[in-house]
Amino acid sequence: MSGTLGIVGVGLIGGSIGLAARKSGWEVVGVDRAEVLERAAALGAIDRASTLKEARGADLVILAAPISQSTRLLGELAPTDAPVTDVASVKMPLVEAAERAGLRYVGGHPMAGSQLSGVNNADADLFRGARYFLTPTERTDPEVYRRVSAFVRDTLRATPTAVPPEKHDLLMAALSHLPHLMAVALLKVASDISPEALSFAGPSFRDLTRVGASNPELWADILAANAPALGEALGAFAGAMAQIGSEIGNRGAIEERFRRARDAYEELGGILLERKGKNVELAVPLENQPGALARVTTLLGSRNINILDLYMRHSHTERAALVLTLSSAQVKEARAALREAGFGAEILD
Ligand SMILES: NC(=O)c1ccc[n+]([C@@H]2O[C@H](COP(=O)([O-])OP(=O)(O)OC[C@H]3O[C@@H](n4cnc5c(N)ncnc54)[C@H](O)[C@@H]3O)[C@@H](O)[C@H]2O)c1
Ligand SMILES: O=C(O)C(=O)C[C@]1(C(=O)O)C=C[C@@H](O)C=C1
Repeated sequence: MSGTLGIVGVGLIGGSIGLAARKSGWEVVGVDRAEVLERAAALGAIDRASTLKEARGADLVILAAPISQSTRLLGELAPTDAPVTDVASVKMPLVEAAERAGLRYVGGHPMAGSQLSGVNNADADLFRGARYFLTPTERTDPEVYRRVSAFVRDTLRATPTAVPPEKHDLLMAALSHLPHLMAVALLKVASDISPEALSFAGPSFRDLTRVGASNPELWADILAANAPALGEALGAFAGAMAQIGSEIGNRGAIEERFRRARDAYEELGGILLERKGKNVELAVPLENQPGALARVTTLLGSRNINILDLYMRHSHTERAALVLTLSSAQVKEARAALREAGFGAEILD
């Protein structure tokens, strides 16, 4: 798959997408400030500068500006028939804006990045091996999902993972947004002790605070967009800290806390996902009606089953089949979950 790719916002993430896409044969046009585009062209992240209006004619459009900008730009991009996606760290505001604008859209979010920003820090391999969330809803066109997921897998070399947008935002509150705020708070507590305290910090403090050096405007934007879910995560964290704090004198209780934490940490595994074994295609017969796709992707997402690819196999009767590509390690669990929910699920040769 290749063609013309429009990237709106050619910074760390947009620039990294551009570098990877150009390497695999896409023509990349960029929309950003003139000086950013000049630098992006010099670094090989875009072929040429473009405009939002011209990007409407691309084969795929990716919005990679800060969240509040991307939300607004979705409205300005319409009308277009081009498949559209974005990379924003919070999904609900983007999904709502794209659906309001009537775009052929699916939300996206790479679980890769850094505390650095701007196209100067872009890297063609940034997404290689990483998880990449896609957030289809009942209004998502399966063909758009298929194209974006193929781009993520074949061009960015990441692993597409379908999850409903609301669930994505709840997960990110705990897995990304809370840790960023914790880094900010830790840095404040240590700096408040004495002016030289930070110069004495060792590896544990550095591990826990790296993302405190992230771009302030970008993170103010991300946290504001996910305020309700983040409020819940902060409440749970404050409760856990208070509880653990009350147990400090109780060695048995603290040992048990660390045992549980070590087990949980081991569950994390590596950051990069590896494809183990062969992938398998599973055909799921569906009534050909709106909402059917979302029911299947939501079900599998809720069981943490990665959909590596999907397409609709239409028939001349009213029933069509949704063909899913899954890792062979997850097929058994997927078939059981689908059958339990009343769907058929046949493995294709
Ligand atoms: N940084 C990360 O680790 C990370 C990871 C995953 C997703 N994201 C998401 O990616 C998006 C971009 O983040 P980034 O880290 O690449 O930021 P960045 O600051 O490096 O890049 C953002 C780019 O958008 C441009 N821009 C701003 N307003 C614009 C507009 N109206 N039109 C066109 N371009 C505009 C800026 O000039 C800049 O070049 C954000 O939505 C963020 O939530 C970031
Ligand atoms: O590696 C980092 O610096 C990151 O913060 C990356 C990270 C995260 O893991 O929280 C940050 C924001 C994104 O939305 C996705 C990934």
